[in-house]
Amino acid sequence: MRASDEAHSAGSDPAATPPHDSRDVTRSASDDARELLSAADVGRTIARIAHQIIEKTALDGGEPAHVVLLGIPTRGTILAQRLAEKIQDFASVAPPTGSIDITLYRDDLRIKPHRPLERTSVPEGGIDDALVVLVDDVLFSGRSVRSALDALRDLGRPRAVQLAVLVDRGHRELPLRADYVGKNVPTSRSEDVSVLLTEIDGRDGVLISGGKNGGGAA
Ligand SMILES: O=P(O)(O)OC[C@H]1O[C@H](OP(=O)(O)OP(=O)(O)O)[C@H](O)[C@@H]1O
Ligand SMILES: O=c1cc[nH]c(=O)[nH]1
Repeated sequence: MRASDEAHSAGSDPAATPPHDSRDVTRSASDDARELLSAADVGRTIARIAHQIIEKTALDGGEPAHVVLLGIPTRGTILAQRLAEKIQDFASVAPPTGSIDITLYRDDLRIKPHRPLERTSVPEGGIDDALVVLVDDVLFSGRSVRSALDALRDLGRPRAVQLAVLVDRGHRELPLRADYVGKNVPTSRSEDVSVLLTEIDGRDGVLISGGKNGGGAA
């Protein structure tokens, strides 16, 4: 199957694709990993971002706001669903959620060509004139978010786009910032931040590993 055919089928028939991608993407802690956020911290952080989204988008206001949460696979998709559940709990409105595959929009395809396509699913009402909140687990260079913004152009024309991330670890290579940040973590470039989510990894948490001194943040 050509990449473009695969992309089409992945995006057009949600029933034909698993809820999350079929790669073995499960993460486990490396030997030098340190915990940045516990499972309880992750829960509290998601709840806080949900409150901030409600406030900033006036989701609990009189007028029904057209807010759509779109996750960037892999873990951004799960986080978007979790945020929607929290928003439902707190504001009694459930923003529609979806997932946006950025694979073919990446600018490093020539350097790292082997990236499996993932699922794109847009809620029934589409994203035209909606306030789209892109959701991802980690914000680093900003290139994934840039790819997501390009991918959005093929899905519709939102009224505005915001960005929610669980962890901002710095080292931006593009002029981007998040509207909602769970935790700002100063890191060195050689470190790696891993978000673990129960749905994929069997537990919630955020770990940091690597770096010259075995994982210390800069
Ligand atoms: O700001 P950036 O430099 O683009 O880095 C952040 C991205 O890196 C990770 O995705 P990854 O490509 O590792 O895929 P995954 O979500 O499937 O783990 C993470 O989930 C973000 O999407
Ligand atoms: O440390 C990093 C960098 C990019 N993406 C991640 O998930 N972690």
